[in-house]
Amino acid sequence: MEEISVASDCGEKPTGPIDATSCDYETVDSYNGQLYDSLRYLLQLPFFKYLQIDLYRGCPFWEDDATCTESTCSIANVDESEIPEEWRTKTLSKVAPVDETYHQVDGCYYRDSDFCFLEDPQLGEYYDLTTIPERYTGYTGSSPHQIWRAIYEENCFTPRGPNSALEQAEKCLEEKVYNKVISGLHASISTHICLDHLNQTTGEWGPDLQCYITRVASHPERLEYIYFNAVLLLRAVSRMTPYLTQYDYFQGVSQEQIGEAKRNLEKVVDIARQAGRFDESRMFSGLDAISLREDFKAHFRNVSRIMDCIECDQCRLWGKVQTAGLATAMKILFELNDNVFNFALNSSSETVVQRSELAALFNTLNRFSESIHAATQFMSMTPPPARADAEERIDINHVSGNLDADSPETDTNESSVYRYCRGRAIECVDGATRLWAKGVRSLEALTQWWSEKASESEIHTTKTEL
Ligand SMILES: Cc1cc2nc3c(=O)[nH]c(=O)nc-3n(C[C@H](O)[C@H](O)[C@H](O)COP(=O)(O)OP(=O)(O)OC[C@H]3O[C@@H](n4cnc5c(N)ncnc54)[C@H](O)[C@@H]3O)c2cc1C
Repeated sequence: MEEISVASDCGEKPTGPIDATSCDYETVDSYNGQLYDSLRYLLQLPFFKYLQIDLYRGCPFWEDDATCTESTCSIANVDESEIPEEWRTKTLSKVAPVDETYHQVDGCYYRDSDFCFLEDPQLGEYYDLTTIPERYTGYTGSSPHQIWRAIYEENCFTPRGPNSALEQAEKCLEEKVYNKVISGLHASISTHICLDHLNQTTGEWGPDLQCYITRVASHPERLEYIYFNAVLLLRAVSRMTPYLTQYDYFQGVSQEQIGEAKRNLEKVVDIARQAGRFDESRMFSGLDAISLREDFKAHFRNVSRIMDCIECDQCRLWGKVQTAGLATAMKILFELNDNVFNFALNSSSETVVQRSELAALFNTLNRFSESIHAATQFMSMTPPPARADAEERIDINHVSGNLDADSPETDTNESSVYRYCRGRAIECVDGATRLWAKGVRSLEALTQWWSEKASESEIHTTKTEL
């Protein structure tokens, strides 16, 4: 097998600011464990786990024969009688306020505010998302490649004249965001495929490190875009926080579970407030803002329609759920103003974001949180360091003792634990990764960095972390 270079093998956890956001990787990492646990709990609730989806709309862009021969591609729906009556939508007018105008393209509907086509409640079946994993299905070859190509081709907005503001800097932000959203979604789907992969030789399911290296880790920006999507989705949750209290999440939930469910919802909201730092006011703020936003919306709507071309039910279901989740986040951030989410000012806001949109948003956030979690898991699967590398280890507590001019003997903490990726420290409890990223690989180097390079704020941060 081809030897892969060290730097791109298992990848390194990104550090520092997340491009186009006001958040950094370390903040997302510090919250992701709790986010992952809380979402896991919440997504078991009927409110979040049941979604109505029409998997059989047909592909409007090219001939498809809907042939995924693998048994792993097919999925089972749930009987409608399992769904609480008030969640069973029978007409489009129950999907949105009646005063909003519906547009129709090829029998599919959307409203002006939508970044995706709506599921037709008369045609869709109900699915229990907890029973349908996103994982390897054997759906490969020209069909998915054609779909990914079509999705990336949507990242080409209407050309403007030479004096157009689109030539200016704001053009870059919208297209950058669009590309990050799509590429991040692709990377997250690939992460799930590699995490729950079928070994064709042994017939066993499990993580496939080589798959992850090839599809994600060897392109560091792909993991970065996964983080970007997580921040974007968290910002959407945070923005609609006042509105979140209006839903009844506890249909079909036992009394004992309600307290726990509330705690987990509060935890997600709290994390969203801390880590969902994306400034949506910077988007669509130039001279061409209105037409650019319409283009952006139309293109993302097309992406949601391209999902109907996926020839694998399981992949199509998760493709649809996640494009709906991202479209909901974009609607919340780019389309609706703050007053909409303020119940005191807007008593009709109960229809602004439907249960199905909220469920899609939370399930999508969960997928990205899982992908960030999986990145850590894959890094820990890398081979143990060569002996020479192992000798390079620094006892960070010893170092911190020196830095603080304390006697190392007074340090009662246990030595920090490093995880290595082929000889390079990729993770360490409390901040050592940052030192390694700065090229600080020995006690001497650290002492030198400390005395020569570190600014007051770096010293403070590092001391706190240590
Ligand atoms: C919406 C959707 C959902 C899917 N869900 C599943 C699923 O649940 N299970 C399953 O087994 N298969 C699924 N597939 C298929 C899967 O995504 C791959 O297409 C398939 O496994 C073939 O992979 P590949 O290695 O040939 O490259 P692909 O993932 O098909 O990528 C095609 C090309 O795109 C480029 N590329 C890859 N990743 C990125 C990225 N993050 N950013 C930018 N460019 C990139 C590369 O040049 C690559 O060669 C899905 C496909 C789609 C379109």
